[in-house]
Amino acid sequence: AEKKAKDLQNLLNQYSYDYHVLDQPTIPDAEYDRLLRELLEIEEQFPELQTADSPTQRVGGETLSMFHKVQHTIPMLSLGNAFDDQELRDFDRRVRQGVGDNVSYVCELKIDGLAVSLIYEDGMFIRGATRGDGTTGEDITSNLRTIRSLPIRLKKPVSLEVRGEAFMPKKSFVALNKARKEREEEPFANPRNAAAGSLRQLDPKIAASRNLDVFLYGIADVGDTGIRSHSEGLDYLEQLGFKTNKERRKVDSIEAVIEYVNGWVEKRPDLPYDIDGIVIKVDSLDQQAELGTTAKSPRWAIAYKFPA
Ligand SMILES: COc1nc2nc(N)nc(N)c2nc1C
Repeated sequence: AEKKAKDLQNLLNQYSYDYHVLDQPTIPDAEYDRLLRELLEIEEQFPELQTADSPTQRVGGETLSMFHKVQHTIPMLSLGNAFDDQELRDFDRRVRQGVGDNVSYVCELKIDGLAVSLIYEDGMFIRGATRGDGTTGEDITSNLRTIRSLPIRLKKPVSLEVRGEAFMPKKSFVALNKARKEREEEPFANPRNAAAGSLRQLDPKIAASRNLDVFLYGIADVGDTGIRSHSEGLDYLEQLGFKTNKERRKVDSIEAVIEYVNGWVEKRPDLPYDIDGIVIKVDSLDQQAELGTTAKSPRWAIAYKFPA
């Protein structure tokens, strides 16, 4: 039974990764559900087989009484904003004044959700928290565990902290508000509020029912990984099994940034999730360190905000 359980856990985790992280389902849902039921039965008979990374353990047990406060050892900063092309050029000028003309940028979609920090030890997810005020957040581990695209066990047994954006896809948002209307409950104003409200639920079963998702966009401290650029960092996150946003693009000029940004102004409605802007980051980690941060935000990144 132990080998059977282990094989089923690995198989189901792989199928879940294909479906939720790669968006490439490899078996029909009914087949996945059948295998999951088979695993549940074995784990019911042999509770010691209910390991933390078993797909049956996604939805935690008890309802919490409150969320505990947690300290971010590395502060979660906010981003400075740019509202037009000229302000992007100003940002580029400041960057070049700081590090010279040999600069590459990474452009990323700014998902309209809420920032989260995930801590892994020896490859296992051990803590997830909200940004809070940047230094003190709330421990919402049990709710974040219910996000199917969030890996419980990484593909390598590494210890690191990653940051990203938890969000509610538009499809989930429409379905949720339809169900709330039928129950004569107040609908959520937008997917961001719905995601925030879902992650603030004390009962993880409610969070699990909200079909949330998450994109990771950064490593808190690359430590001795030898990673030299932000884009390498994102590739590393993908190798570990994290979901990153594939629309990112590395460019070598602010004109190319402006072209990318303007391209997304029109394409925005076609996305399956809300975005409220584009984040532009200096790619080289050495140049990021040279530019440093203010008390609030990095000097090496900026958020181009779309008109609301
Ligand atoms: C480096 O700091 C950041 N990077 C980010 N990247 C993306 N894609 N989206 C964000 N919301 C974001 N926010 C912050 C503070």
